[in-house]
Amino acid sequence: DSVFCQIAQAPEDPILGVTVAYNKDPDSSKLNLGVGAYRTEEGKPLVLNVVRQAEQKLVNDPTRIKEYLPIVGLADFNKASAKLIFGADSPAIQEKRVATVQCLSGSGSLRVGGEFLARHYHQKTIYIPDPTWGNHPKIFTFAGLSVKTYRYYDPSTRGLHFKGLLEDLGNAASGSIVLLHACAHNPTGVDPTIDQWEEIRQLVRSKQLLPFFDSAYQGFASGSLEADAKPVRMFAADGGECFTAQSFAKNMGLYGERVGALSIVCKTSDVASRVESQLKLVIRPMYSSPPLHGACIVSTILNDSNLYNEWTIELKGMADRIISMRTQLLEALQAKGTPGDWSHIIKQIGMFTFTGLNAEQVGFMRKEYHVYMTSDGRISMAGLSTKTIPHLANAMHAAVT
Ligand SMILES: Cc1ncc(COP(=O)(O)O)c(CN[C@](O)(C(=O)O)[C@@H](O)C(=O)O)c1O
Repeated sequence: DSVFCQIAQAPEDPILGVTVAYNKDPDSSKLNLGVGAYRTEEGKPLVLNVVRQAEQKLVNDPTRIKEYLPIVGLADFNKASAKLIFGADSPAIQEKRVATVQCLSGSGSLRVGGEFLARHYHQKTIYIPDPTWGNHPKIFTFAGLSVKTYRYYDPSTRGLHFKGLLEDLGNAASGSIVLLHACAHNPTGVDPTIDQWEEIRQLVRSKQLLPFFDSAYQGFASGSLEADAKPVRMFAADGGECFTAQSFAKNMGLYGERVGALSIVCKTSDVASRVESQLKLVIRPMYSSPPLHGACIVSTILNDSNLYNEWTIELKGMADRIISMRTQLLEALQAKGTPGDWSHIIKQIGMFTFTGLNAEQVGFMRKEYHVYMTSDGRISMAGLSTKTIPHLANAMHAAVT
């Protein structure tokens, strides 16, 4: 008998499992609105032109080697990543108070940050939004932290539960870690306003909470890298300490290259260098050092002004296409007279619309219309195109009437 004959069949991941089911469906009208991966109007994955150009430069460089990266990753990438999120004029960067390590995309950055905190921070509780990305609680639990939630979304308004957020964070034990989505909240698409962010920042600082930003969509929410980084920059510039996990999966279209960075803003440069040394002790026994290729692509683009400018144009193009899908879906539902108020579709931002459809309606749409989305009613707007909007509108109309 196998020593694993008792092992149980694990359930599919709630998000990635949607694509597994979609792939099995033979119906030609099927629509995959599950995983947060950008698709063009033709419904195809997109490799950015600047990524192709950067790869060409790398391939044509005969001096390139395949040596191990250091444990902390590619230095030019780390510097450029920190600059991208904190701003070129960031006081924290100028005073060398930021420890940045290249990690395996956003997930890896969150996990390394969680493991570091479990090992070196006195408070082991992390507050995450309700709802949040399904992988957050698992990442931080396995890292050794205890996970609690703070109210974030108000189903009655389909907007931010700001009062609940302030109350829950106000009641958190001093020093607790607080996970914050930097922009384009997943799954709700609801972000605090800048004024609300300032109130959150004041509360966080007054209670000595430790902010941990998750930035997986910088540039995707508004189309502007600067605007989308504003909340993070408010915290990073106030002299306090904060964690930031960055992913280049979506905004550079580098999903499978697993490119990300964890940056820890510290009070002094001496602390930052000691923090970096301890981060190496977390990373070395986990995966030893990060992958070379994706970091070289990002570093090439961020460190070349022409490629950088072209990237900002392509990024805005993706964000604009998603926004046009929002407008078209709302118009299609209004044209059909679909019961309910669907204005949240254009109020929410980023890759996802939190429709408000329940699990039963989601199941109905999958069964009857071959529309695939997560059971919490989230749809990835990037999975839509002008020609598939009518099919989704028909499915939603049928699901609610
Ligand atoms: C808020 C948030 N943080 C981190 C990540 C991790 O991303 P990566 O490790 O690839 O850099 C995602 C991706 N979440 C998804 O877009 C999604 O929610 O569909 C999808 O990629 C996923 O893995 O679930 C995310 O939505």
